Amino acid sequence: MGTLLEEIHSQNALLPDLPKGPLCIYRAKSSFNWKELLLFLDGEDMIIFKKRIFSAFENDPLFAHHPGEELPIEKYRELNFLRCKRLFEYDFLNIQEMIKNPLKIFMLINCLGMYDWSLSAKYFLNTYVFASTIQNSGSQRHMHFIQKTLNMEIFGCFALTEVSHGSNTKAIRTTAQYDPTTQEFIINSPDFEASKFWIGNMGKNATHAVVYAQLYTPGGQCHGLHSFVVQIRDPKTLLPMPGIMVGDIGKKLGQNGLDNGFTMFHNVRIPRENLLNRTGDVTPEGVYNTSFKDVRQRFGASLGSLSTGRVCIIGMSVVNLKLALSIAIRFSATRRQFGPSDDDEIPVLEYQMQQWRLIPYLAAAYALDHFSKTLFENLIELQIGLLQNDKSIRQAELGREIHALASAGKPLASWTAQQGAQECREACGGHGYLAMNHLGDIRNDNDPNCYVFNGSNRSRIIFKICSILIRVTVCVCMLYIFAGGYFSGEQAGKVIKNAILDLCAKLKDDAVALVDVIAPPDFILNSPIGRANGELYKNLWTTVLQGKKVLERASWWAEFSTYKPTIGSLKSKL
Ligand SMILES: Cc1cc2nc3c(=O)[nH]c(=O)nc-3n(C[C@H](O)[C@H](O)[C@H](O)COP(=O)(O)OP(=O)(O)OC[C@H]3O[C@@H](n4cnc5c(N)ncnc54)[C@H](O)[C@@H]3O)c2cc1C
Repeated sequence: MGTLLEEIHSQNALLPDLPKGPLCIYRAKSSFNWKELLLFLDGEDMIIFKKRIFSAFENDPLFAHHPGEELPIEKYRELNFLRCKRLFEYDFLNIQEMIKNPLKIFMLINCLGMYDWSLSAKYFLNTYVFASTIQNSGSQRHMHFIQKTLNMEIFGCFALTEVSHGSNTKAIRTTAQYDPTTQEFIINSPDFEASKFWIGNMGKNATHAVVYAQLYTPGGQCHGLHSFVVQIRDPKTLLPMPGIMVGDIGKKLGQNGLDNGFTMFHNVRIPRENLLNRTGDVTPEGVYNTSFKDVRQRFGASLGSLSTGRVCIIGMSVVNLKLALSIAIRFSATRRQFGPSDDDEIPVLEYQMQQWRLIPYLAAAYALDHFSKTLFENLIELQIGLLQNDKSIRQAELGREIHALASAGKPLASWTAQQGAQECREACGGHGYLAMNHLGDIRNDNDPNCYVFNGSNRSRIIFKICSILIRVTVCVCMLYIFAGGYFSGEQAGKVIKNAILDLCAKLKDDAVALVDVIAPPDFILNSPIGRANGELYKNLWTTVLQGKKVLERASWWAEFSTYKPTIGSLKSKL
């Protein structure tokens, strides 16, 4: 008995009860304990890790939200940089912890993203994408770049895309010509269409870039795409290095804290050693060496880091879906419209249409969440094998499987999140369109995850995910299979529709508890209509009143009150 009490006590310390309020009606109806499911899915260690990050943000004034205020881009980028700098001070995940549980890298990306994807992208493009590309594509001679990145002596970016080519990486036109007389590569952008473009961190901040360019040796022979570390700014002044034209591409539809930039190279000389030489190298005399006999294989290996990007994008999309659903389902459980009588309105979650719109996406969030974590763990296994030079059949099969799963999973997850976020926004009616409720940001920030088409067979994959997930919850899983369109045919249509409606109705009373498992704390979710206390109107009202100058008279009041237009005075000029 004592042990059970102790267990409950420690569970409550780890996961305190959610605040009491209107959502308690649904919480009381739930068929399971949300704390037990969260512990089962994440484990105690991961829950503590997430809490550490979220609490640090909530208690640090640098991370305070500014309700009702749209920061000018320059200010937002500065703030995002300062927050990024603070992450180095927090050092949430040291190397030892990362090695012990690599899934924490994935969790850190996602926790930062739940707060703000601009921050997550800025931090990870530098410490993970830039540094890990050097680690995976370079050799011992490049390790000093990684150390300097981790100390923030330099700041990195990953420069593959050009203005005129993104998906078709083979057509990249930046060149790296080897000059044996000085033992340097000369980097050039043939014209503005070949300028590097869209590169995160490049706009204002990066001092170094991993640049993808076509490698030429003396005699004019091209050896295809290779990556090079190129210094683009002076770390002491942040001014461009000679021969470099670098700038910011401007305002985007989302993630505006991140400085996406462009660069043109004009005869920029870099040391021979800056070639990341895991798949091919050039001798001081200018002879090209590679252990790959097949050019296509070498090309594939040199772009191996793109699989990591795809897997991370699956995780990011799932996070966006979870955030949107947390807001929409809590809103739907507290928003009352119509009912048996005028003074007895019912929550809109009770309507079959609202269940049909939201609950299948909730099932998708659970299924894809499990898929993304498993895939990330497989990816880490693959990378460890690569570092250990594992040439086994299993390693090769793992590589192929991850490539296929990541390529198909990325569009599936990003599109599901895109459609889900839109559905959530609409499901919140007018309040979903109010910026402070956060659904617009979630949708806009998710959009870049949807680019680049890849046409693998997605139903090969979802069955695999679901067979694993079935252990967790049969209803959620079956609903995702039915609603995701993985069965088709005329006779199946009616059965499936009824099955979906039936499963939606079964999950309706569990929906709030299922959201309690996946929702971050209120401070991170940052949506008055999605707060855990369910006090929809109090939360909304308070946030509206916190806005800057909400109750102030308009500065242009006299234009209305004092100066009236002379009606028709401009008509003669038409
Ligand atoms: C927010 C953001 C951050 C980014 N950060 C970076 C970064 O840090 N570093 C970097 O190098 N790049 C970055 N990029 C660039 C990104 O990698 C490219 O935008 C992406 O690869 C798509 O390339 P593209 O824009 O040239 O589109 P395109 O390749 O021109 O594609 C245009 C359209 O054609 C479709 N299409 C293309 N090929 C095919 C095909 N074979 N079959 C069917 N349809 C096809 C695409 O799906 C798309 O709809 C970033 C982009 C964004 C939006």
